[in-house]
Amino acid sequence: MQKILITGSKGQLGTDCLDVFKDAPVLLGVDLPEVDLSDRFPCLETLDRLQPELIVNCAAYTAVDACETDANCWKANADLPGHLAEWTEANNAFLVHVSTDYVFPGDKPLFDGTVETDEPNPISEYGKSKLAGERAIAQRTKRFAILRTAWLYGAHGNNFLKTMLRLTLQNPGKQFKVVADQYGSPTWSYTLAQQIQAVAEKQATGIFHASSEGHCSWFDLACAFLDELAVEHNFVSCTSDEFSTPTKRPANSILENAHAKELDMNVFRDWKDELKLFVQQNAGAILKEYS
Ligand SMILES: NC(=O)C1=CN([C@@H]2O[C@H](COP(=O)(O)OP(=O)(O)OC[C@H]3O[C@@H](n4cnc5c(N)ncnc54)[C@H](OP(=O)(O)O)[C@@H]3O)[C@@H](O)[C@H]2O)C=CC1
Ligand SMILES: Cc1cn([C@H]2C[C@H](O)[C@@H](COP(=O)(O)OP(=O)(O)O[C@H]3O[C@@H](C)C(=O)[C@@H](O)[C@H]3O)O2)c(=O)[nH]c1=O
Repeated sequence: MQKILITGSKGQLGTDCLDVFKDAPVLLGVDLPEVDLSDRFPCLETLDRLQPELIVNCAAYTAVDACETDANCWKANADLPGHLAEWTEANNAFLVHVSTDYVFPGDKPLFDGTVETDEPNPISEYGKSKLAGERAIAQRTKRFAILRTAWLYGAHGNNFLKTMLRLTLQNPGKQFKVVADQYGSPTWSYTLAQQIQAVAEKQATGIFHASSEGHCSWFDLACAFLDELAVEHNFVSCTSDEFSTPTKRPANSILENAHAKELDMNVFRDWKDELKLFVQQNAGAILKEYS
């Protein structure tokens, strides 16, 4: 692939994709506010101008609770991927799109993993809009791979880990409740970018689950991260009912990377090893953000 376009290039995953694809002959990135891809005509016009052979779509509306009341999430999560797919089909390009564990209801027995052939049935507006994006792609082209990931964290931008670190550092000794009855597979955005690269190089098509091996609860994850950073914390486990949010979240959100394993392409390690590596490489920069 000579010419690669990363959309959402200033976001958490987009930034890591720019890094992982840095040796591409031509590497382009677009993001808000300079380029808005959610309306069809400006989106197709941008792609006509840039002529990418590979599009990696990291652009999305990711504020899960805000999605419940802001219909704009449908433009970014459902319409935008459809425009990219339309252009991909007309121009013989290849589209790698990123989706989410939240397309599933999370009602499988603990601790069964959800595989690509399981039926999606989202319980949040965010999940519904992301599923509509997947379907918009599949209706327009066969030249696509969709990677469903989960509980993403990385060095750039905001995520659950950084939130829990910030709350702790800004309120020394204070107790924070963290839900312990939602389970998932926390995933480092840098490793996901490597999985995207592996899929794109082979132009492997279809849906791929793409998350770390193993699983934990949000409470386990918050504790593991601050322990790894050697930052004292005072987290106390609670139920979803005890930590009320506008959005219902899946209880069992564990993904199994069955398709990538079938093709011998799975790059993910156990979530604890991934987290350790992430902290080794980024602790200094992350702690500096909140000092
Ligand atoms: N974060 C997570 O925990 C998870 C994320 N995912 C998926 O992974 C992908 C990457 O997520 P992540 O990197 O965390 O998300 P971010 O929110 O960090 O990045 C998304 C980027 O897309 C940009 N964007 C939004 N709308 C448009 C638009 N209309 N045109 C162009 N750019 C736009 C955003 O700009 P701005 O910030 O200005 O809005 C932002 O820079 C997304 O598809 C997400 O749904 C899946 C599972 C978990
Ligand atoms: C801040 C905080 C959150 N929580 C809970 C709320 C929620 O159940 C869980 C995670 O909260 P967050 O709002 O950070 O995460 P959330 O926005 O739900 O994360 C999701 O983002 C989207 C984009 C995805 O695609 C998903 O895979 C997933 O990563 O932790 C606590 O229990 N205590 C706290 O202090």
